Amino acid sequence: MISVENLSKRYGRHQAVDDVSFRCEPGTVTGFLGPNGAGKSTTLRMLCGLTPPTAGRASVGGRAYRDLPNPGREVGVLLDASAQHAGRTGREALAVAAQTMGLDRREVGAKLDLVGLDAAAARRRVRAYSLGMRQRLGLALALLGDPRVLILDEPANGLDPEGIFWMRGLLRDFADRGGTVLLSSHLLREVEAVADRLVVIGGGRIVAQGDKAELLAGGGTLVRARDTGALRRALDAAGLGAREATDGLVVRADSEAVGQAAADAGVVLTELRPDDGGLEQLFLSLTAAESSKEAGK
Ligand SMILES: Nc1ncnc2c1ncn2[C@@H]1O[C@H](COP(=O)(O)OP(=O)(O)OP(=O)(O)O)[C@@H](O)[C@H]1O
Repeated sequence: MISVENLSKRYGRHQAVDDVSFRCEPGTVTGFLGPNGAGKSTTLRMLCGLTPPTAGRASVGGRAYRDLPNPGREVGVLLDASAQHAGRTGREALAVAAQTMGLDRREVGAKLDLVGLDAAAARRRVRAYSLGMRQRLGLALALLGDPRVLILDEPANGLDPEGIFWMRGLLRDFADRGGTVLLSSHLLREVEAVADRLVVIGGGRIVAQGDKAELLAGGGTLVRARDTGALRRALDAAGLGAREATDGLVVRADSEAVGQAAADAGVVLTELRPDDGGLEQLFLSLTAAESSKEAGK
């Protein structure tokens, strides 16, 4: 289990992370989502004891990362796939890590197979690896000690669509076997496909967190009709407020209540579904805010 409590990080006058708290439970994948510069990497680095927090604390399985006697056996970490020793071959990188962790060398071959690095790739020096291959090697390093927890910063970067699909399967399987996964991304769609829970960060602060389905549903319903005016009147008559969206009306009520209101008024609907615009809109506005800040620098 991962626990982050009131973590903050200040660099000079800049508040990179501001009072961030969340938990990740065994058997779940948590997507840590935010635009570039939102504070994801800083939070993950504090969680892994690489950056000292200005305030707050974080623990994995009840202990601070730095207090874990053999961290690689408990937490698999992939923060920067490019940070690997460029002069070593993939197999050597894993062999050195296996030795440090006191593991059987056979784990090296097993993990190379697991991440899809074949014998030829394993013999090449890391400097000749593509970013996707580095991500796979980084994942093999993270998985090497068969930890129960994985912490991964933007693991899909550099992977091709087939690689992203493969990685999602691997993470899902890891969580389904009782593991805890925390992975960051700046792309909503990327984590949406694999996460059970989402923690959304913007400008260093948590702006939303919870069950993915609930967050994406946004608590509303998107509805469209041939006659939008008649639909509006039907919703008004049923006491349901609606706001205009690009592709219809969004109503703060469930689909059944909206469908009933339309049926009562004899309005023909052309679409009725949970509104997934809530999180998408929130995320877009965060990204836009970040871009305009960048432009103003
Ligand atoms: N060592 C540092 N010194 C000063 N400022 C820093 C340092 N590390 C990060 N920051 C700043 O803290 C903020 C958060 O950065 P962070 O890397 O955590 O964001 P991120 O969400 O991981 O984004 P990205 O995906 O771009 O890395 C940014 O404004 C960044 O410039």
